[in-house]
Amino acid sequence: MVIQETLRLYPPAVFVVREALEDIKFKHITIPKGMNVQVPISIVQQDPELWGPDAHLFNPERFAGGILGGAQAAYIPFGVGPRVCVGQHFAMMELKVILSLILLNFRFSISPSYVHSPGFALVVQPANGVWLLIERAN
Ligand code: HEM
Repeated sequence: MVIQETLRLYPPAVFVVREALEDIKFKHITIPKGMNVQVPISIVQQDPELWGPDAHLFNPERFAGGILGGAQAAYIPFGVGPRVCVGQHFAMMELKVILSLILLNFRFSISPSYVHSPGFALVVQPANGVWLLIERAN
């Protein structure tokens, strides 16, 4: 739940990109064949209409019912459809292993010098780094 909520608020990939293979009419918008459509993952995953008024808050409990208990199609950190990330299950396993090892061996907290500033580059990354205070757990 903590990993899912982190991937919701800070999805590493900025966009899911698709090319229109034919002219498409979507509500009042016409998308011509050949146009690239970029779906901004962060924005979809923080839309209060889809996620509720606390959309901007870190609340892992929103995934208590699993991913499908959340806002379903609006949760796309690994993309969606036939070209969804092929590494998603591997990535989730890596994240669980790494997080477990860190939590087993260290206690950590945010340093007073940390400034929260997610930056949009090729991937979403902390613009000022992540400053932590780390102690050995035993
Ligand atoms: C937290 C880690 C990761 C995130 C957030 C992530 C996210 C994404 C996203 C958003 C896409 C585009 C999906 C779409 O267009 O619908 C993608 C595609 C892809 N990812 Fe990942 N990914 C991660 C880790 C990995 C890992 C560990 C691997 C390989 C071991 C991997 C391999 C790929 C490949 C090959 C594609 C292209 C799939 C295709 O076009 O058919 N990813 N990923």
